[in-house]
Amino acid sequence: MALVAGIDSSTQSCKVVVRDAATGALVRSGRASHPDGTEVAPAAWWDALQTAIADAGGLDDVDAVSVGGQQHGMVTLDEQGEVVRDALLWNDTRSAQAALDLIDELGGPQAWADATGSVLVASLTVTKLRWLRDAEPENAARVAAVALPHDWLTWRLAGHGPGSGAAGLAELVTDRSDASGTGYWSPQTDGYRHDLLELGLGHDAVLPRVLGPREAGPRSATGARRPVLGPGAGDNAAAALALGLRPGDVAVSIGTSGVVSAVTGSPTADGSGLVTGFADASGHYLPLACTLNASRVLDATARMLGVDHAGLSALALQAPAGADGLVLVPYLEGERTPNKPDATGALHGLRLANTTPAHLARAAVEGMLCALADGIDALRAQGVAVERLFLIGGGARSEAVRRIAPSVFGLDVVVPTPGEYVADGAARQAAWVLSGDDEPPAWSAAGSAEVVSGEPAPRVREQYAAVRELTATRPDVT
Ligand SMILES: Nc1ncnc2c1ncn2[C@@H]1O[C@H](COP(=O)(O)OP(=O)(O)O)[C@@H](O)[C@H]1O
Ligand SMILES: O=C(CO)[C@@H](O)[C@H](O)COP(=O)(O)O
Repeated sequence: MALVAGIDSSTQSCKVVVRDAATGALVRSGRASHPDGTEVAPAAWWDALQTAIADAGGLDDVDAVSVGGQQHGMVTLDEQGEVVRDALLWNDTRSAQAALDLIDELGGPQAWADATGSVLVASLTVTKLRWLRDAEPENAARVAAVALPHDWLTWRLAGHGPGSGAAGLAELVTDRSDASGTGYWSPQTDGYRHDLLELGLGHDAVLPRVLGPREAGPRSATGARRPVLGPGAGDNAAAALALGLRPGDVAVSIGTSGVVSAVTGSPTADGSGLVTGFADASGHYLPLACTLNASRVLDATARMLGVDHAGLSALALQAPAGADGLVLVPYLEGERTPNKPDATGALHGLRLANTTPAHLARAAVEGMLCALADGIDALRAQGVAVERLFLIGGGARSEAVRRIAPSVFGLDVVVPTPGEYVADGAARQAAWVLSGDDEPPAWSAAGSAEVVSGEPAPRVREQYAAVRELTATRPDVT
């Protein structure tokens, strides 16, 4: 029995699954936490990966490994292969002004959408490089190569790291899905735009070679059999591969980020910026709308109410749909879709009748889901068919989320058995690399799924839409 491993190095943690390459059966798994914050030393991801691999029983009997991970994070390497500074993550908004500057310099939002599939927001890597050029010019000048979290971990697994030098930097590899979230990769030409990298960073740099969807990378230095490393993927593309999304299917992921995404046959170029036109992990495209505020809205509300996740869910289900007019606009971390990096969250419609823990819990779940429902509408506006919704990510473990989502989205929701779909997609890719077949292995990781229906509640979205613009700016922003 050949075994493959899939890794998800996500915002909050690292997960490893080991699966049977032929059947997809789960053999074992492991995990470890990541540090908090939007600026993280990449070494912390490497340490967490070692812990998660050990927790999963090691890789000694594994023949292929792929790494999926949080997208966009800026990992800068100097000529020796040393990390120049801590990585800025996808949810770090300090490069919001850099995004505006770059948009202006290229000729406006549509120019970026046409060039890269996406209008720049602070999440995209090129804006972080421009911030580095402006705020830390000495660090920018030292940058010899730029990688993403999954690229860097693949490189470390291959035995490279500090001291690898120019020869080592030349061994960096990535895949289309993660390259497409940088702001210097073109879906039209299927290649890098080094001119846009230079526009951001101020000079050219080595970029990871983009492997095809089932192309073998280097061999791993970790694991007795020196497993082959796959190209890896951005987390959302890996999840799409795990679910085996077909036309009409839309994945709704509730992790640190809230993401709606779909696999399409042609790229999108949404000049409004609501939908980013990324690539997927199978050779196609992955238009996607991403919010900065999803599972942590639930975490924060549970904390405010002094309950755990189960308690929050129970409370939310006690209140009526619409929470008697109480609306939570969930911009706790600023927001990316819509682009409001300096916004704060807000609670509207407070009355004596709705100031109860149950109403607040309900408003938190509904507000977070309404932001995702706006993302589903934005996908539709790009011509993406929306027929089946798949609900995944840590937030999908909440019963309230599962039961309220169909009413807010106005569609049934398919909830696959809770699992690690990003790591599973990476494992499926690893099995594909191992087989060398034209198509990925027939198995998908989705297992059994529950279909949840609900009475459509358009009033919930109407009352959200009426107040979502009414938010204050962060006090530390002038
Ligand atoms: N039962 C639950 N109800 C609501 N949220 C949950 C539940 N279980 C986990 N979470 C939340 O899900 C998040 C982790 O999900 P995950 O998809 O792994 O995130 P990420 O990929 O961003 O690291 C955490 O914020 C966690 O508190
Ligand atoms: O920025 C995006 C997608 O564009 C996020 O989806 C990140 O990729 C982080 O994902 P999670 O760790 O929250 O799952």
